[in-house]
Amino acid sequence: MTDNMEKGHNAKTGYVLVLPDANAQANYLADIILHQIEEKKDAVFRIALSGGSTPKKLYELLGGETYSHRLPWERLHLFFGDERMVPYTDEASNFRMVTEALLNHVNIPFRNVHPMPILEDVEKAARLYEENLQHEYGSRVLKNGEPLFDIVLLGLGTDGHTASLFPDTAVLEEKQKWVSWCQPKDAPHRRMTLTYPAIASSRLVIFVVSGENKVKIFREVREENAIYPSSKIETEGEVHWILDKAAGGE
Ligand SMILES: O=C1O[C@H](COP(=O)(O)O)[C@@H](O)[C@H](O)[C@H]1O
Repeated sequence: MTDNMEKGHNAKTGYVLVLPDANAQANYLADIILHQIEEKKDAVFRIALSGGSTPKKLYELLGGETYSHRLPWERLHLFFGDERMVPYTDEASNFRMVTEALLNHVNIPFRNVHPMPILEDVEKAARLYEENLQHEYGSRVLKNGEPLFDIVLLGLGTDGHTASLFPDTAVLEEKQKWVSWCQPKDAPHRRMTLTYPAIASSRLVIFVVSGENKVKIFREVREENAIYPSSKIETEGEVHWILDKAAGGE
């Protein structure tokens, strides 16, 4: 056990809540996000958004009537946890999904949205994103007690990946950089991703998992000896798992 293995600070010991279905899950998440933002009074609030299909319902809810008018968009900054190296117009783009589900429907200032840059030179793109994060954070060094992110949303792949931290990729060993990239085996696109150290600098990490194809991996990821990329997520804040019943099982 490391110091950070206390209850709640990592993926294996994080709190788990199973909700009846994906709608209840999205509503609960929207409420938590709103609550966290309100708690922070007038301060800037930084969220790293997850990609994939699962969070779409949540983003649509945040962009809809109930929440969009209650959220202080002026002080919200939206970052991305990962991205496929494809044009923003591509079906596979996380930025496209977030734009269609959320950004097109709210009055968020342009300067508050931080998509991952898409360049042929992915190394350079990752460096530029790291510089963007450092600029917004106000330091090139992560400080304990001053989290980079207020909330990091994460998904869970059936292979145990999260963000674009994929099994058997060198990015899993990254200890310094905040942003890096990988070419997952058998996947069509290179991916940019936040690294473990960047994710660890957060007040709250929320894994959002739904669907029965995630039941098995959810259990395995939290086993004591598990070595999946998701199993190794840690934070100076708390880790919460918010699942629908299909993913949480009994
Ligand atoms: O590839 C990705 O997948 C995971 C999980 O995606 P989902 O479609 O099963 O919800 C996601 O966390 C990640 O951001 C995304 O790029």
